[in-house]
Amino acid sequence: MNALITSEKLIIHRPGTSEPVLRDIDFRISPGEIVTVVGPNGSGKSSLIRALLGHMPLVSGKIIRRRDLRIGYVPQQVQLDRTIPMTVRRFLSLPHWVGAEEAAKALARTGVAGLETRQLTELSGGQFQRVLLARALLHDPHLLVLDEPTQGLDQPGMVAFYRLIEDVRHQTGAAVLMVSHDLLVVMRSSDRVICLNGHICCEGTPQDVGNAPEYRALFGAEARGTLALYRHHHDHDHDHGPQHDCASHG
Ligand SMILES: Nc1ncnc2c1ncn2[C@@H]1O[C@H](COP(=O)(O)OP(=O)(O)OP(=O)(O)O)[C@@H](O)[C@H]1O
Repeated sequence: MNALITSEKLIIHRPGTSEPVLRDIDFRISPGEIVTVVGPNGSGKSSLIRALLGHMPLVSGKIIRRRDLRIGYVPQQVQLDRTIPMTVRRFLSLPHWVGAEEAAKALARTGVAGLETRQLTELSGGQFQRVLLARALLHDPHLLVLDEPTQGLDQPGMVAFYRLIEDVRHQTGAAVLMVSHDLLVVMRSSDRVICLNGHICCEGTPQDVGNAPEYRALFGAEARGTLALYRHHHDHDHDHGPQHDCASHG
């Protein structure tokens, strides 16, 4: 199947310097896939996302985006002036106006139906994340890109949000590329995990990555917890062999 985005041998530097942020990134996401990028702070996760979206200059390498690819993007931080009153309905219509029916449909799809007239400042963290997701779903994207979408949510909120992402993928067929620090939860929701630390340390199914020494070296005790949890939830129905080598790229 045609990939939505591929990259080959990407090299990215810290803006305005010759200091490498990412090197040798070969990436691919296919229709309907849920791919999660994990890695320590400063490992280049957001830079990779921004580069794939065309928001960051490449030092070398290339990125190919499928022609007519529609992307719904939720950036890591959404700057809102909390002093300016704005309803959910108005927010959904920025920067492009959307009709009432379309807005209602998007809100219903993300589990926050009927919030149109509420002020953004009145929303809980979880409701706001769902409104952001609803906004990203307008215009029927082929690919949803979510940079740390569960920041500020508690554990049940996080679990509910990732479940919602899986439902959305199921209903719309959209692929999902997300960055996350929520190792314990996100690994279970992903088809493929990419572990990043300036380069791709390892990549594969959640189980492959959970087993990879590179991943364990980066995340230590938390990594062991991830795998235990993953096994607990999946040993009943998973019998896939490894699909990727978890060899270090250097
Ligand atoms: N606009 C910028 N100007 C200067 N340096 C930047 C800029 N954006 C990112 N960097 C640097 O690039 C490196 C990678 O940053 P990036 O935000 O991609 O990491 P990250 O893995 O997403 O981190 P976090 O988990 O903390 O969000 C960091 O060293 C960061 O300081």
